[in-house]
Order: sequence, then C-alpha cells, then structure tokens
Amino acid sequence: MERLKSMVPDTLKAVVGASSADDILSTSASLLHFFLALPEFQLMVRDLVDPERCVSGKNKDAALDAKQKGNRCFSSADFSGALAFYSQALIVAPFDARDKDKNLVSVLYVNRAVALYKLGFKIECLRDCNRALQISPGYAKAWYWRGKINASSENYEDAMADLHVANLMETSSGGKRQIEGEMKLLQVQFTTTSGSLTQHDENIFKISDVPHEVKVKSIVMPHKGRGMASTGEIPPSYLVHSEEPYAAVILKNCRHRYCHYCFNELPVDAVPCSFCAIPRYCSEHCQLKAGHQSRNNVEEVSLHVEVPTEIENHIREVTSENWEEKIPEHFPEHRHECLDANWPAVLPHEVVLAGRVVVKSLVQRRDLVEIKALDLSYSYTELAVEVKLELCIYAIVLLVCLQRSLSLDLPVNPYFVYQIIIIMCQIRLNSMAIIRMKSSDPNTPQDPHRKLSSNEAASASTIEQVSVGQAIYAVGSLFNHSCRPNIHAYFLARTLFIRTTELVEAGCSLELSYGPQVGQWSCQDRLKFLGEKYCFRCQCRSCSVVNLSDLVLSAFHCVHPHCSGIVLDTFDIKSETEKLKQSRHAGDIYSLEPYVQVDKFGDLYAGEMDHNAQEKSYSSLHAGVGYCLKCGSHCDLESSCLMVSKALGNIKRLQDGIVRKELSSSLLSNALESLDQLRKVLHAYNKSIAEAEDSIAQAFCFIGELQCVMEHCKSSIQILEKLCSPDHVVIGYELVKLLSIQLSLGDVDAGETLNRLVIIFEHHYGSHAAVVFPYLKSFKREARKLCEVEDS
Ligand SMILES: C[S@@+](CC[C@H](N)C(=O)[O-])C[C@H]1O[C@@H](n2cnc3c(N)ncnc32)[C@H](O)[C@@H]1O
Repeated sequence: MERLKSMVPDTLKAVVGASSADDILSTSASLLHFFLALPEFQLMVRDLVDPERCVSGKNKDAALDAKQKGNRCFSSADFSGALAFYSQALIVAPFDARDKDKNLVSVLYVNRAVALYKLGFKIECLRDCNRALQISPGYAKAWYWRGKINASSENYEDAMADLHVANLMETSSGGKRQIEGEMKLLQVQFTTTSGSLTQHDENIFKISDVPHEVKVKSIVMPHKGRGMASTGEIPPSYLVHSEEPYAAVILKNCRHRYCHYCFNELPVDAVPCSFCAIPRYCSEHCQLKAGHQSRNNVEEVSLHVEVPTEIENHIREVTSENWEEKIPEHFPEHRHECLDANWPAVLPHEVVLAGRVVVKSLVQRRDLVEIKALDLSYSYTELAVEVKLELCIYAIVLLVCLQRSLSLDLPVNPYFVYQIIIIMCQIRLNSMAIIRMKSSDPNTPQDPHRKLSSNEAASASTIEQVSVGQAIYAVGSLFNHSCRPNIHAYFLARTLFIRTTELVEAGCSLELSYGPQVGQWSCQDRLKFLGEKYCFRCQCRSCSVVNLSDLVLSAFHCVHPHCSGIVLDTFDIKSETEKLKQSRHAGDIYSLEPYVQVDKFGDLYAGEMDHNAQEKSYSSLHAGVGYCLKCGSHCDLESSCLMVSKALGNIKRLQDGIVRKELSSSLLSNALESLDQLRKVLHAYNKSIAEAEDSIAQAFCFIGELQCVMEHCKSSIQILEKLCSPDHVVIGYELVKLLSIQLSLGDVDAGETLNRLVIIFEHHYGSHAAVVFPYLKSFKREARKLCEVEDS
C-alpha cells in the first residue's frame, strides 16, 4: 500500500485530499485511470490473484512433511506434538491428494484421531474418525479406531458394529487378527445398557433467549441522525434486539485460535477449508455456513462379501455426510475468496469485509449494475488526506481482485470504485468489533468444573476482552452512542444481542457505548477518540454536564488531608468550565456538593442570569486552577506532578517486572511507597490510584500473598465504583478477581461477592450470563461449599 501511495503524483494526491463526498466519483475516475496504466499496479494485482503465487493454496509436499513430523512425535509418545503437526498437515493437504493408496486427508484425520484418543479427547476423536470415513468409507483403520473410541466410552453396540466393518474392510491377516482380538475383548464387556457417546457440536449455541415483543423504533434525533428509541417503558436487562451480521470477517491475529465463521475458540479437532489453507472452522456446520460445498469426490465402498443389513445400515449412517441438515438461506461468505487467491489472506480485514459486502449485495440483487448494500451513514469529507487516499486505492485493488477471482463479469469502472469507497466508509463508521471474553469463552479448554484454588485462581481469573472479528449489522448500526449508555451489546457466536441496563422510559433513545464511557475515560479523551474514529463530536448528555467522574478521574487531593475537595489542573478546569457554561440544571452541580463549594456558583443555575453574574462565577472557577474547589486552599501542582510522575514510574517498573516474571522485593516495596504518595497527592478517586492498587494486587498474587491481593483488589474496586457505578459491568469483571481470591482463602465474604457478581452479570447478559461466563457455575459450587463449612 505504501508503495502504491508513494507512486500517486502530488497533484492527484492533492485532488483526493481536497475531495468531498460529492467528488468521490470523479476522484475515482482519475485514480482508476492512473493505476490501470501503471505496470507496478498490474504486477501487484497479479500477485494477489495468481494461483501460481498463492500463499494460501494447498501444498501436498508441505502436508506430507508435517505428517512425517507428526509421526515422529507420535512414536516418541509426544501426542500433543503429533496433534499439532497432523492439524498443520490437514490445513495444507489438497483434498484429492493420495498418500500411497489412500486419500491423504482421510489418513491425516485418522492419525489425528489416534493422537486425540491418546490425549483423552473422546468426542473429538470420534468426529475425526467420522470425517475420515465420510471421505473414505472403506478405510479399515478409521473403522478400527472408531470402534476403540466407542468401546472406551462404553458405547458397546456401536463399537462392535465398527469393529465388524473394520474386519470386513481389512485386507492384511495381521490387521484382521488385531481387530478380532479387540472384538473378543469387547464381547466380554458388551452390555446393552451402554452410555452413548453422542456427537453434538458444543460450539453451536442453542439460543433460547429471544427478544421480547419489539419495543424499539427508529427515530431521527437532533445532532445525531437516525437512532433507536423505546416505544414503551422497557425494564432493565430486557433483550431489545438480536441480529445476525450482514457480513463478518475474522481478524488476522485470531486466525489460528478462533473459528472463521462463528468466532468461537477452535476445538482441538478444527476443520480446515477443503480448498484453501487459511480458514479453520470449529465444525462442518460452520464450514458449510461459510460457503463450503458438499464434496462429490467421496470414494466408493466395495464390499466383496455378504453383510448383514444392520451392518450395511451402520456403514451408511456413519459415512453419509451429515451436511444436509437444514441451514437457513445464507450467503456463503468465504466461497468466492478461496479459489487459490492471495488477496483475502493479504489485504487488511476491513477490505476483505468490504469484499464480502460487495459480493453479497451483487448476489442478492442478481445484477451487476449497482452495488446497493447498506443504508448506513458514513463520513468521507472529514477524513484525513492519507486515509482518503488509502480508501480509494484499496477500493480499486479490491474491485480488480474481485473481478479476476469471481466468475462474475464485474465491470472495473469508476462507478463501481465509487460504490466500494462508500461501502468502505460505511464499514469504518458502522462496523462492530466482535468480542470474546478471554479465558471465559465457553469453548476454551478450561474446565468449568475445575476446583478454584491456590494463587492460580487469583491470577487466572482476570477477565480480558479480545476482539476476534469485525462485522456489519444493518439494524445494530442504527444505535447511537452515549458515554453513559442505557443498553449493553454483546455477542454469542456471530449474533449481536442488545439488552437494557436500566429502566428505559417510553420514547427514550436507546444508546450504547462505542468504547469510551464516563468513569473509564476523561471527557477530553472520550471526545478525542470519538472524533478521530467516528468523525463526530459527542452530543450525549454526559459530555455536556459536569460529572463527578470527569472531575476526579485525574484530579489532585486538597492540601488539607480531611477535605474531600478536588484540585484540577488547567487542562481539566478549562473543559469543565466549558460544560458549566452549557449546563442549565442546578441538580447537576448540587450533586457534587461534597467535593465542590456549591455556594460559589450561587444561583448560577437557577434559570436565566445576567451576563455579568455568569462571568463572575466562571472566573471564580478559573481562579481555581491549583486551588481546592471546596475549601479554596492552594496546592503546589508543579511539585505534586513531579511526585506523581516519579510514583507512576515505580508502578510501571513493577508492572514490567510482573510481565517479565522477575519480581524483586525492592520493586514491590518501592511500588507500595509510591502508592502511599499517590494517595497523599491525588484525589481519593483518581483512576491512577485504582490502577496502582491493581498492579500491586497482581504483584502480591505473583508471590502468593493472597490476603494482600484481596486488600488491594478491594481498594481498587472501591475507587472504580465511584468512577463508574457500583453495578457497572466493569465492576463485575473486577469482582471475578476478588471472588476467586476470596474462594482460595476460604473467606466467608465470598458469598456476598458472588451475589453481587451474579446480579451484575445477569443484569447485563440476562439468561446468557452462564454461557458468556461458564465458570460462574464453579464459583457458585465453591461458594456453596464454603457456606456449608461455615454453617457446620
Ligand atoms: C453507527 S452510526 C449511528 C447511526 C446514525 N446516527 C445514522 O443516522 O445512521 C454513528 C454515527 O451516528 C452519529 N452519532 C452517534 N452517536 C452520537 C452522539 N452521541 N453524538 C453525536 N452524533 C452521534 C455520528 O454521526 C456517528 O458517526
């Protein structure tokens, strides 16, 4: 991209930079004309679409090489290593390649099944045996291992039938003897009351919670454009919206860990795309939904002997592809991208997402005259020159790639470039990051029934949110932003869910947070982020009134230790004064009374005032730079700032020590001293203190001093409760940490923490709380045990 950008002549760059939304068509024409005549551009596009140069193509030699490495690991009993190499081989193995006389993919599935068997992954082993048999129904080894795994799961009837088929298919006498030995053993164990190893796909969520009757409608709001509002009163925790994405794409750094369709964590028996070496799916179900087609090169089974009907039925049942299950009409997102093309692997994920939107729109309209995908707002004119140039170039590259890799006759003309630019601008403004909770995903190997104990519990239970995908939701995009939202959005698989977090009155707008929230970011930072990322100046109420959180987030303490007043520096006081000018509600300022001398503002808010009175009051606030807003005492901000920066330096060194796993006692004692200093000079609710408390808690966790971890964790939560609110979802995340420590310590307060945690999570995730946080179950079990011990 940088090379292409640098080739654009300055005059053309200037035209693009100065272009407005109305000029996109003419700018597209000039740029397209320039690039189509540029040999470097043609070379680059050829690399992106040429199957010969494709990095994402299948490669038999690489597959055989990985298989051999897997075999070596297996021989030395390194089954995890073998599993990894067989999985790697499956990703690059061409679907029709042969290994000696067998289909290579089936061989690899069976090899992986055996490694999974050795590692105790029963369901995964069975699934891999089935996959091998669906490609090669006559593969004796696959039947044999299917029999073994069914037998070990006490599924004797199936096991016997599998071994019977294995024996029929096996051609070597040694092999037959082994199978017969196994059958004899099984005969002894055989019981008809077998527990069946049911094959279910755990990665597909069964969503029982559907939105209640619709209580939302689209409205047009002053300064915010379209938005969504309630039609009647909506209770808290009410599911107001759920939606599948118009199009979605996985982030590049998540390709190896998450399913490319549903974005859940991949199981150990992930299924690769049969045609290219990039996507991995958690199941055939996801693979099919992403656009995979049923295979027609399945091998024939030829049985030379008479077999009983039940065995014939068993073979048919196991080997027939179970892909005919009813899948709702769905656009195959990945299908057009995997015809040996490089571009989906190489171009940024937003560009691939734009490609998916374009193709879906074309396929749905069934004509190639116009792409009219989404009716979403976008910004172009306000974008920086470099951003505009990049968008235009990517649109041209994408169009040419789509034209060459699709069998559709897609015209490469300025009008199409223009439409793709608009789609890219819509994606910039409206796409949502699909989030997963790290270490709390329902499909992580973490066992939700495991006992929480020792300092492992303390360190493992930090909730981290990870962006795994980017998606466009047609209706979800209409919800506007508020820095104090009244709805909460989250994802299960690809589905977006939106729930109220408070009682919403009839006609009230429903607004979620695009990222920055009161208590987490300062007002200035929120405005900056929203301006840069979404091109708007936030008009939510929280940005126009004075909030305690905005005042204290980075404030200093009054020089009098017992005064709770706030001392602001120039930067904060300027912006807060600006808000005061806008404020017309006395209540906004009176609620700050414990921290600010309200009398100073007098009747400022009691309605319309004369200009001089306003000026006088504001200037008295201006005079407060470095002065306590409550008692007026002066604070030497210069020396305070120096002290804070030194103390924060020590906290940073402690954090680095934790990351490097090198924690000396001097690092910890310096950090504790620094925390004391921060407490002296910063306001009691300053966010830096909460962060320092948290880092120190982590350090104590590292050395196993759980009592200290608990104390610092509680202190951090107390500050966050003031900054956000006691029932904010981030408090829930912090309570997870505290609870796991309390459980490890056998602290009886754990029950109370658990109750708070459950209330917060159910408030934000409703009946999905247990799916999003599967370990809630083990927390409940542990807390119950603790209470029983206490009672007895
Ligand atoms: C995802 S869209 C929301 C729907 C949009 N209002 C529409 O008419 O399509 C985001 C855009 O809505 C507007 N918007 C959303 N929240 C806003 C807020 N708090 N203040 C001002 N504008 C807002 C901005 O123009 C922003 O770029």
